[in-house]
Amino acid sequence: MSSIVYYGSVISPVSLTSFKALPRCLLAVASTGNIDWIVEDVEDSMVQETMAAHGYIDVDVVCLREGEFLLPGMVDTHTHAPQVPNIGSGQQYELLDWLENITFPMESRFADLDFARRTYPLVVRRIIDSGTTTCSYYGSLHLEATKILAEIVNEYGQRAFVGKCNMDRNTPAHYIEPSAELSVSATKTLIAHIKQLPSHSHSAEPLVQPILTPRFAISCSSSLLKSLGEVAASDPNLRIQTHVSENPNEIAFTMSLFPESASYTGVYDASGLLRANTILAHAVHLNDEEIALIAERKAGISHCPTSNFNLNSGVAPIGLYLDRGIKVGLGTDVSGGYSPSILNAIQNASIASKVIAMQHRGEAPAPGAFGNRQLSVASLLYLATLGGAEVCSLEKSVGSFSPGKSFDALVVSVRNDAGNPAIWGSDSAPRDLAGMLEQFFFTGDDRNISRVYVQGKLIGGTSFSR
Ligand SMILES: O=c1[nH]c(=O)c2nc[nH]c2[nH]1
Repeated sequence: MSSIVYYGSVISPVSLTSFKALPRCLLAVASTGNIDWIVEDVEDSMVQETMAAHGYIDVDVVCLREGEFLLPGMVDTHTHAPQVPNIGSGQQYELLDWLENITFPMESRFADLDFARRTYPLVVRRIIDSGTTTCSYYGSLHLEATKILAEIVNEYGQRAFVGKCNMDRNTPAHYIEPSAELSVSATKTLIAHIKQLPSHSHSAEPLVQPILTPRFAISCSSSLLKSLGEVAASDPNLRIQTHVSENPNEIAFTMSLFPESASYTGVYDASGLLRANTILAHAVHLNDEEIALIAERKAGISHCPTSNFNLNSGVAPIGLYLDRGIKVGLGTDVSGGYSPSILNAIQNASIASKVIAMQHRGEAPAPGAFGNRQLSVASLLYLATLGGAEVCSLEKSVGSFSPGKSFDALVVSVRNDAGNPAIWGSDSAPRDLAGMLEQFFFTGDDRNISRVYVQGKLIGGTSFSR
């Protein structure tokens, strides 16, 4: 790959309350796929001179057109690859019935490796083209099918974590692991398999990495959780993902299975599975002690608002978590969520925050607090990019644009020729960049994502030839 320079509009998150919107930015990507340098405001006439001052002579320049801008790639901190074929089904159920009637039957089909080989390429392609450059995937409980998933993600060049579910109890006979020992040994085999996948990048960490995936406390015996805690202790860099406090019946069942534990979150903590690189999905109904424990352990929360609405789980108090300093990112949680696109999670995160704000109408929120307020566009951008990167412990390399970071990016087009009738504007008259971002968030879809880059390499989008 040669070095390349992008010139035009660039948007990048700074904090939960601010982002940079730079209409005349020059951003250089080195042959490694890392961002080499950025000059935030360059006049047309100064482009070549500025490049030359950085030693960039005869380097290609990609000029973004009016209505196009660069955005850091989106981070999906929680999705289930084997549930993608189920998208849009089963909305009449709440979590535990939905798992039994809709989800486990579909996931169990991944015992058939031909089905996995046919399905996973479509799943991964669809997620990449939705603008997700980093994704934390749950596979099914099957070792071989999950190896296939990891291989496809690696081949397609997406940045990802891939884990197989651990489940040795409380699931149907057709979809359960025979023992804790076999569950752990299959997990170790998957970890070894993913670690030896061919690396084709200069990324600080391999693009595809394993992640421990105790599905949820209900599906794991105490001895399985304990053994997974030992696996985690042997590798502090190994990420962990699981579900927590999603649905009232799920919480009650969990507490009946672990009567010695003070809380649902405490079950994971007791096994050494709650730490700074743990991704906790949902976290809708946490109590104060659990919030304090998560903050103390520095674990992250994957906010999955579409799924939380769709399965009637509830509205997670994300503003409160942000006020407590907890890392938060967004998750599509397919197929509890009915869209593989983080744009849909952004829209529902906004609505979820408005529901909470409406419930507290008339109360004066503390100055500067996020709790009980609607999330701003800046906050939504942060959660979808840098916040997600923090939850995945990848914030040093992705989630925003700065020199030394990986160029994981989208070229977004809100031009009329993108073909999305929901986004209207004139292509000839300059449009306000922050306004374009807001329109993209609330009315955009994959037609507006023309290029998807991971580590500098084009891997998807409408202009990607496949
Ligand atoms: O939304 C969810 N989707 C799942 O697949 C799942 N498994 C346990 N808990 C879960 N919640």
